[in-house]
Amino acid sequence: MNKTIRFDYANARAFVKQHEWEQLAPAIEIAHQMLHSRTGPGKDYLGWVDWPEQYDRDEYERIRQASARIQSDSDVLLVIGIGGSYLGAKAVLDILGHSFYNLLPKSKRRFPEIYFVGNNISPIYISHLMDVLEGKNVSVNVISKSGTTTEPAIAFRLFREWLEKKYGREKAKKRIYITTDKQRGALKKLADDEGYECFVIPDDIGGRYSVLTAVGLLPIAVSGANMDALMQGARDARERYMVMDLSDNPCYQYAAIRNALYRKGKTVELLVSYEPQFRYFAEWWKQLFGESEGKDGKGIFPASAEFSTDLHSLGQYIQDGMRHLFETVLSVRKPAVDLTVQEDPADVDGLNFLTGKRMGYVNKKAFEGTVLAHVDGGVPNLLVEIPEATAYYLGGLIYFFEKACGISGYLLGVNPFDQPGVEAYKANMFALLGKPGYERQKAELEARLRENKTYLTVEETAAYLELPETFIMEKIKQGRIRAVHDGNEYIINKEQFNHHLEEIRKLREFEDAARHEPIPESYDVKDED
Ligand SMILES: O=P(O)(O)OC[C@H]1O[C@](O)(CO)[C@@H](O)[C@@H]1O
Repeated sequence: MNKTIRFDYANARAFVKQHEWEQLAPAIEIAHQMLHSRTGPGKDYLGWVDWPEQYDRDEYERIRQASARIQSDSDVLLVIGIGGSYLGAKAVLDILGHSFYNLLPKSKRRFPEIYFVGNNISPIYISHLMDVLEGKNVSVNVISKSGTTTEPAIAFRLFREWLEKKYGREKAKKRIYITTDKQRGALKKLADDEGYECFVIPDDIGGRYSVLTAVGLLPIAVSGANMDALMQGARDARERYMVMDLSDNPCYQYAAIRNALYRKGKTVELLVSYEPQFRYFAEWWKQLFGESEGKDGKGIFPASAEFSTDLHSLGQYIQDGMRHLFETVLSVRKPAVDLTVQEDPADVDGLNFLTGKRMGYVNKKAFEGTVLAHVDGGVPNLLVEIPEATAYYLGGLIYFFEKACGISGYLLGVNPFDQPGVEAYKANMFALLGKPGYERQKAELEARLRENKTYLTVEETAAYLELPETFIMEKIKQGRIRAVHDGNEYIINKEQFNHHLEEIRKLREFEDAARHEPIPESYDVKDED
């Protein structure tokens, strides 16, 4: 019989009165009904609820086969995706794998190195990754539900070209695996045209809820992790967290207590772990809760910390700073490996009292001491504990947080399954990049950018004043505009310059009228440095 995931909120109860807790029970029941009868906001994105039972067995087999192929013909798998299209897989790989897997000597590695890319717009990251790939056989898994997300799309262009150069177009096709929408989108069309093997992100499962679909499963299978156990853990968790009764459902208790704390001004939740291997689990969790709850002017801000590391940086704030925090500690009862503290005859650090103690024990005492200190400092503490860091418990943990998040969103009164807010930056970025159709926004945004700057280059000043660059250069040379050299160009302090603005414009009008001749195209500027 498998042990269970434990949720303990004893260290938060002092912050919530009994009646506040009891009053949440009916709200939990309503949220449960909304989720299970699929009547709440975002009801078309609830495919994850029964997914651990109802996933497509044929596709699952294809994932297994593709992973075996990648394991046999590749030294490296590149996983191209952003947000929900990579964080879950990265989280699982980090927890179940070796902390330095990609660096292990080949004799100690049975499966390909795995790198995640397309999750930023950094040319440095991509070119450095290309250096790592030299002389290696590479396969690529491109994951994007929409198929048009900028970051993965740019990375895919680059690595597709890289693969085609190395293997030729036909052979490269056998090394490209696409995970995307079943029938729509640019990536699906490209995959069909080129004959790439395709896996599906179901219509009714949003990116942040997709780790147990092909999105997470293909990279997880390539890493050699036990995906059967992962799915079994999620399946058992689905069963376990189906109970509507708050007093008997730890998943709902987590949703309820965080909501109660939020109502009392605890607006930041820190997901804390004492194992660096959980770093990306926290990143996955942050997207899950951040995109689900942060809307309509509401929501707990999901943040994370790694202890004891961050106790030496954030520790001061957590203990003593603004009291808007609560912590959820993710703990593993039994560490996978342990080491013993050695005796030092000189005892220079005074730590000989630890001689013979296991490091896991020391870590546990650090954890226990920290919880007490933080609770004393006014930071409520929640605990989510798994018996061991295995695929089975990880599957359960993923489901625990997914369901708690859905319920939590309904308690908060938001649609937990949309993410309208992420479009704003995208629209601005497209406009500034000159995407067709965004011309009007481009001019407006550029004007705002100039307005918001303290320093302008000559080019920016000219655009700001709607005057030719040559005119600005001339005025700099004449000393009428104060400018300083910055490398090879002049920069102008706009704040200082603003009160000359009208004067400069008038000057220009006056000169135009007097000369009745066009402004010269260029001026010969000597560097005065
Ligand atoms: O899988 P896609 O469509 O490339 O999207 C990646 C991520 O971007 C978002 O849509 C936000 O822009 C997330 O919700 C999603 O996980």
